[in-house]
Amino acid sequence: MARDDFPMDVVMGGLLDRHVFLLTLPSAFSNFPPHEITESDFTDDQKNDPKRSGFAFYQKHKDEDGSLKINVSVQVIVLGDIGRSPRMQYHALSIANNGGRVDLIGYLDPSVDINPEVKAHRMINIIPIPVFPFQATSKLSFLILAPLKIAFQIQALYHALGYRTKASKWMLVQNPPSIPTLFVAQIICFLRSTKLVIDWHNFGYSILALRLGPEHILVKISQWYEGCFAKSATAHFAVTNAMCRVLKEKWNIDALPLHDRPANHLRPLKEDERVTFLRTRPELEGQPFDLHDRSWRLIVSSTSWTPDEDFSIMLDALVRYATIRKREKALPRIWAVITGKGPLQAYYKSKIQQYVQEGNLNDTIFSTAWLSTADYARLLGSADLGISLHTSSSGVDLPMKVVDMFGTGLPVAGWGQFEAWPELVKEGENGRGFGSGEELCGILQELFGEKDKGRQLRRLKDGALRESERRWDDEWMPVAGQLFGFAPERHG
Ligand SMILES: Nc1nc2c(ncn2[C@@H]2O[C@H](COP(=O)(O)OP(=O)(O)O[C@H]3O[C@H](CO)[C@@H](O)[C@H](O)[C@@H]3O)[C@@H](O)[C@H]2O)c(=O)[nH]1
Repeated sequence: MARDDFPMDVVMGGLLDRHVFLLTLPSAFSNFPPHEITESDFTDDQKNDPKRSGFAFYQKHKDEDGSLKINVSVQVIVLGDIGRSPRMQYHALSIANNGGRVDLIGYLDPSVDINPEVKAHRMINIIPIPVFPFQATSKLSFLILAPLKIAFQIQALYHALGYRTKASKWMLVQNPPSIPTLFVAQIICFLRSTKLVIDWHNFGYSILALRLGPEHILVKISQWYEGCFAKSATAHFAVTNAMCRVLKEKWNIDALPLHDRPANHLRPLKEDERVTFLRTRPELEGQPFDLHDRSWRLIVSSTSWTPDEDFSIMLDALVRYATIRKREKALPRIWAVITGKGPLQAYYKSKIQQYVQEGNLNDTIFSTAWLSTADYARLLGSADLGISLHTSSSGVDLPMKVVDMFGTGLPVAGWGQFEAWPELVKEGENGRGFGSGEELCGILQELFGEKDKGRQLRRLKDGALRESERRWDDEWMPVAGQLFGFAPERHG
């Protein structure tokens, strides 16, 4: 954004000191004069990539005077890493693809790439916020650092939402984390006459309860805070019907269900695309695999390595499988890949290493990786079975990774002991649920073993392929698109 675009009080604030902004108020949103863009707002690179940059949309919908009126503007906020927040990136893309202006605000981890479509779009401004520099390592340090971190986040968010971005008509906030996001969002929306929409992925208090226990006083306060600051928002989306029900019961909030669906880059692969991709994987170098005959099986799990996913269950299942395979040689070898980045990664990597060294994972190839957006989609599309260890702290959220997997036509085995699981996975149709490592091992034997000649796996695959036809845009437009006021005829 050019310096001229900032309100005068910010320029003054910037001239004095970065923190003097607290003494001034951010400017409010107004429809007048209407915001518009012209051809000169696009760079040559953007014009050469018209579909992804939004230039094609501009050309199709511009007025006779060459300007395109922007009726919808949205601050999209996640107090987390943007690259690891696929749903908020999809929101941003859908708004931009329909002619809205987006400020996408969150953390930018340089080692995690953002969806290239998001980066290429002229109508999406990415606004990085600074990360609190200290990490809690124990319960005690968590309690000491938490207030400092919250104070740091309040000032960073307030600055980003109130001064580093223009006033928008709408603000779309991911919850959780709710502290301090909802508090700052409410203040900014009040000051800037912006309408607040909360996108409920889960509950902040239920995640805190994983760390402190459900009866902890801070968990109770957090629950009160979440309801208190959420209730007066203009609208709410929730990822499941079950979550909508809980929001209604708990806080009398009427939320619109907006189920996760895969974006277009997650799609089934053709056999030659699969083989071409697998040839690029270093783990397979020197392995006696014929990439065409599928006499071995590739299973994939993806994760943010958070405490709500217990990977020891998957390890337990694979150790059992490897032991059984010593007797039943007809069972295929397994190549297991876990993708993602996050706090518990180092812990589980050392556990995997230990199992390998002790000879408990005979013949299993185990790898962890962080892949580019395109390679992540290719890996899922190349696999035989996806694994989800998401346990759901609230019981009513769902794992996005399963949606990714279905997008590529990959059937899923997942931890299914929570209320919302059947909203996503139909038992025996597109996936299987388990409740222990032993059960997961049983599923692997059933699906990969000789007895059933692959019939069950093929049935699940067909179900997942049917599921892959349901896309994010189809879900988004009638719910969020309608709320934000996009005219269907302008769609596309
Ligand atoms: N590019 C890339 N992305 C990856 C990789 N590995 C994982 N991811 C991203 O990380 C996500 C999985 O992260 P989790 O934090 O484990 O997500 P989740 O439990 O499946 O779902 C969460 O987010 C949903 C909405 O965004 C929520 O609805 C849900 O409740 C939950 O909070 C995947 O969907 C994918 O986008 C990788 O190697 N490369």
